[in-house]
Amino acid sequence: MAAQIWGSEKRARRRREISAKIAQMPELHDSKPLPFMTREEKIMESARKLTILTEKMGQIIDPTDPAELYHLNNEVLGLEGNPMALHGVMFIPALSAQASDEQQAKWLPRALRREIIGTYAQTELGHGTNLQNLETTATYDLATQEFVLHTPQITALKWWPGNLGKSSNYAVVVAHMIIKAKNYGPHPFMVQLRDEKTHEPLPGITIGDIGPKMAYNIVDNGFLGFNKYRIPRTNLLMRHTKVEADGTYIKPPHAKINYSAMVHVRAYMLTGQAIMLASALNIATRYSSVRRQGQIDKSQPEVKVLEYQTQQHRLFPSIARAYAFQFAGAETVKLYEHVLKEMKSGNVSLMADLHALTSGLKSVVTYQTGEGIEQARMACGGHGYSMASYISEIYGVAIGGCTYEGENMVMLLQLARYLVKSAALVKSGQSSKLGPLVAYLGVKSEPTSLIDRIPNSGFTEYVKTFQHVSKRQTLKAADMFFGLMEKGEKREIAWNKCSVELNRASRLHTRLFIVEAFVRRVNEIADIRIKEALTDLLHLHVNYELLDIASYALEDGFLSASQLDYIRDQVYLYLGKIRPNAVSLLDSWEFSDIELRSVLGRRDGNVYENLFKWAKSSPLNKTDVLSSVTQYLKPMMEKARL
Ligand SMILES: CCCCC/C=C\C/C=C\C/C=C\C/C=C\C/C=C/C(=O)SCCNC(=O)CCNC(=O)[C@H](O)C(C)(C)COP(=O)(O)OP(=O)(O)OC[C@H]1O[C@@H](n2cnc3c(N)ncnc32)[C@H](O)[C@@H]1OP(=O)(O)O
Ligand SMILES: Cc1cc2nc3c(=O)[nH]c(=O)nc-3n(C[C@H](O)[C@H](O)[C@H](O)COP(=O)(O)OP(=O)(O)OC[C@H]3O[C@@H](n4cnc5c(N)ncnc54)[C@H](O)[C@@H]3O)c2cc1C
Repeated sequence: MAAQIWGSEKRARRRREISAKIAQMPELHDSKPLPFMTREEKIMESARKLTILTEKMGQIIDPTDPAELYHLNNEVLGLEGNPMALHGVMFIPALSAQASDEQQAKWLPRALRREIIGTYAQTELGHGTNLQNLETTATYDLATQEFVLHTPQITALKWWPGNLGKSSNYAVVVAHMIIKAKNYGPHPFMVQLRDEKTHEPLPGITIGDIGPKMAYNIVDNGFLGFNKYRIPRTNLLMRHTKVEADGTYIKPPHAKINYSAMVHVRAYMLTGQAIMLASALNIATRYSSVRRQGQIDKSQPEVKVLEYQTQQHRLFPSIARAYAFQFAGAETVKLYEHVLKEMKSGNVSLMADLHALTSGLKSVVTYQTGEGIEQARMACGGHGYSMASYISEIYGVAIGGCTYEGENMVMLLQLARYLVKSAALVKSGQSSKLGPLVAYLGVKSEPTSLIDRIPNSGFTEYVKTFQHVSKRQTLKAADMFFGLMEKGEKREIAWNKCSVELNRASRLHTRLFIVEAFVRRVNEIADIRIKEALTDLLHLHVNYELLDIASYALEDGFLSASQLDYIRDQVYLYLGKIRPNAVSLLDSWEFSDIELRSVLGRRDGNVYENLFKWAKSSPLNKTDVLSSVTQYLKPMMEKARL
């Protein structure tokens, strides 16, 4: 199963080897539990491990393999981030995709050797989503052949970029490019921020940390201001766009090609989210198979809480989602790598499809991951609320994904643009022009769903039902939009008035893609036992998801009430079938105790001993009487007794 999850036998084996090596290297372990550290201590601890990794990485992993790097990162540095989180996730990808060969030769080897630390500075205090209204300017000075970076007012301060505050000395900065008083829109520039020897900010740069956040606090998200700060013309990233010495602007082959670093993260973060969801579920499911509370049959002893149907219903559909996200994520990364290769050689024809797909997936996956992690936390009762479970930290980090790389509602609306265009093709009889991901919009569906009507139809009738509701909602939302415009409404106003319905269409389309990716994977599996276990999980997935969106299929009578009863019964049937495999389905992800960082979810299952040991090690328990008591509470009580 691990081979299915991680993509191949070899990958699963390598993960085990890497975890085993790390287990033997105490210098790479947390020196004490992270929840007992201050933010400063965590940052220090992370930097300590990071430097050891830079020295020893080659002994543990193949540093050119992103999957091995990611695993090493999760084990050693953990999900709360590290001082170079953005260096690998956005800085290097931005340089790789947007710098010219000559620029890459100058900067990439230095970045890869970690001679310099970089980040991606785009968002500002006043604008994040609306890139067209960013305020930082890069004005070309023809006389010196330099760009002058400037922050005109407080709202133009860069705000949020990870590791910008304290760790990075370089950044890819996005600024509006102005040449001879003409604004060419946001463009990426390579900018040095700090002196390479002293790490002091360079003159003209104001920089710092934005303060503690809901989670992800090892990362020093930062602010940055420029006071007429000059950089050479050749620091504009020039793979696709060029500015010649005389100020001549050569436009890129696609207007949004400079957004590729964002698409990179959107494509890769899906598996990152799946891992966080599976981690939280692993903790909760292990704990639920140890925790005994109450009886189902009063004549019998207390049961493991995992025997309760409500507990299974809380956890198992999310287990199915974690697998589904992992499989959909793997497909998306493949597509991204393909499009990136094409893009580098000038073929931009697939960019729109990739943008639409990743926008939808990013939104649905992060939202459902957040839901699943929070349910996992509540499924642990009181102990879920303790940092000993570590689930609240996992939640805090994962939920950030709903916001970063494009706020979810906004990204769903990006997919909706693509769907509306596709709907227009269908309506004008040009279905043959539809891309493969939306081809179903042009296919006539049966008048009613055939779920429960055709024996041994596998998952086909489920997929058709998802297709039907997604198509119907897309066409309905598009009709509403076109209708408003026909009535004379301005395009943008009409769009806003339909945006809730449009986003519903985007979610349904994305959920269909996730279901199909799961079906495709199960169909490929040769090992009969693995296929059987995943088929059960897929049954739960399709029935649970369909029940969740049933109103869309009921409103036009595509599903009947009796079919809905059948679907509901299937959910209960598969909850029971999955119960014996539940812990194994999560243990198959092979997270080590080091990586999970959860006292509650350790592999040994000694929950109570581990919790008591953990509580005793709390810094508050170093002394029996705290100074808060001697200084305040004791005098208060004494005064009251007088
Ligand atoms: C195994 C290896 C594992 C590796 C691990 C990798 C990742 C790890 C996982 C997790 C990450 C962990 C840590 C990172 C944490 C945080 C990092 C966070 C970073 C950031 O947040 S960076 C800042 C991100 N900011 C945004 O995303 C801003 C969102 N806004 C936008 O993207 C845009 O403003 C907009 C909403 C898309 C609108 O853009 P605009 O220029 O105004 O265009 P429109 O007029 O709306 O549209 C015009 C047209 O263009 C199309 N379009 C837009 N974008 C793209 C694109 N990217 N590609 C192709 N086409 C695009 C759009 O669809 C429109 O097309 P039409 O045909 O409809 O006109
Ligand atoms: C943990 C974390 C890490 C980050 N790292 C980085 C980084 O490394 N580099 C970087 O540059 N940035 C980073 N960011 C910033 C992040 O990319 C932005 O916060 C994000 O893009 C959302 O933009 P915003 O904050 O402007 O939200 P806003 O756009 O102000 O969103 C507020 C509300 O307005 C709604 N809204 C906005 N526009 C529209 C619209 N057109 N239609 C409908 N609704 C709309 C949204 O849906 C939301 O409900 C990070 C953020 C976080 C939380």
